[in-house]
Amino acid sequence: MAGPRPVVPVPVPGVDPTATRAVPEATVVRLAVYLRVLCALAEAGTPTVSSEELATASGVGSAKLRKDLSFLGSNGTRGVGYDVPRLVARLEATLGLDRGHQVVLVGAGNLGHALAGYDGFSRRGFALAALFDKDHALVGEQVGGTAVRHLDELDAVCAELDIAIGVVATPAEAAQDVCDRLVAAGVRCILNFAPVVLQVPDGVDVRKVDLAVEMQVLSFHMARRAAETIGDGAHELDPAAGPGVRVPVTENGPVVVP
Ligand SMILES: NC(=O)c1ccc[n+]([C@@H]2O[C@H](COP(=O)([O-])OP(=O)(O)OC[C@H]3O[C@@H](n4cnc5c(N)ncnc54)[C@H](O)[C@@H]3O)[C@@H](O)[C@H]2O)c1
Repeated sequence: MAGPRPVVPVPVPGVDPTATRAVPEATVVRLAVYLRVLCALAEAGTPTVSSEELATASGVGSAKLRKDLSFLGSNGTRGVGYDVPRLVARLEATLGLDRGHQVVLVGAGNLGHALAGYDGFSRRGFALAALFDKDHALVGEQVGGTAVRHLDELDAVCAELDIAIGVVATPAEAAQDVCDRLVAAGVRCILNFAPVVLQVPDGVDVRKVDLAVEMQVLSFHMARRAAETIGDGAHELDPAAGPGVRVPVTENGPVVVP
């Protein structure tokens, strides 16, 4: 199974086609966020943006933003800021979005319908090439302009089209088998929505999306903030938290500190 990779070598566009710099994965994620903000600015016809404006709109500090963009060899002009169209092009090249990618989606249920019906992917260079399900009753249904095909066609479609990314939107118990089929069909990037950890061979990348985990992280921060606000204020015994455990009291009642 492929292990976690802290850094990603990326080409430095417009500088030297053979040059690469090790870019931390967290930076890669933020580059995608900057690109989303910049695309909105470009659509609004904004020619330039300061690092402070771009940082604020992206939810990061401006020093971090400048450091991230320095990986691209991209420096704004003092007093003018960054040229928006040029920075969009540079980020797209760095993220490999300038050539577009073909995507297949497996699982045409509630989530599959929502994903296939979202036009934001195509606007960002990801074309939904095919949508699969094992349920014969769904085969032929048009979802977001793409007809559902039976899973048995997966190999043939992947062989015919250059599929870059396979999206797994099946129930957890089917996800590993679907992943194995995608990998066997030559797909090297998997985006997994199912609540299960997928095993893949070396050379295959998996990213997992789990909104429940994100909400749990938010819940943790909420509980932390509430505890900090209370400080050394009122505490009371909470049998639910354990025998003898005192928890801070908020205006909404006791809070269990994680
Ligand atoms: N990551 C998240 O934040 C998030 C959010 C919502 C749902 N989910 C997960 O996404 C998955 C789908 O959720 P849903 O609500 O769309 O479920 P759903 O039951 O509506 O749809 C699942 C679809 O997968 C199909 N399917 C089942 N086995 C298959 C197989 N072997 N090959 C191909 N298709 C197969 C079913 O026929 C069905 O159409 C679940 O695992 C769910 O837990 C994740």
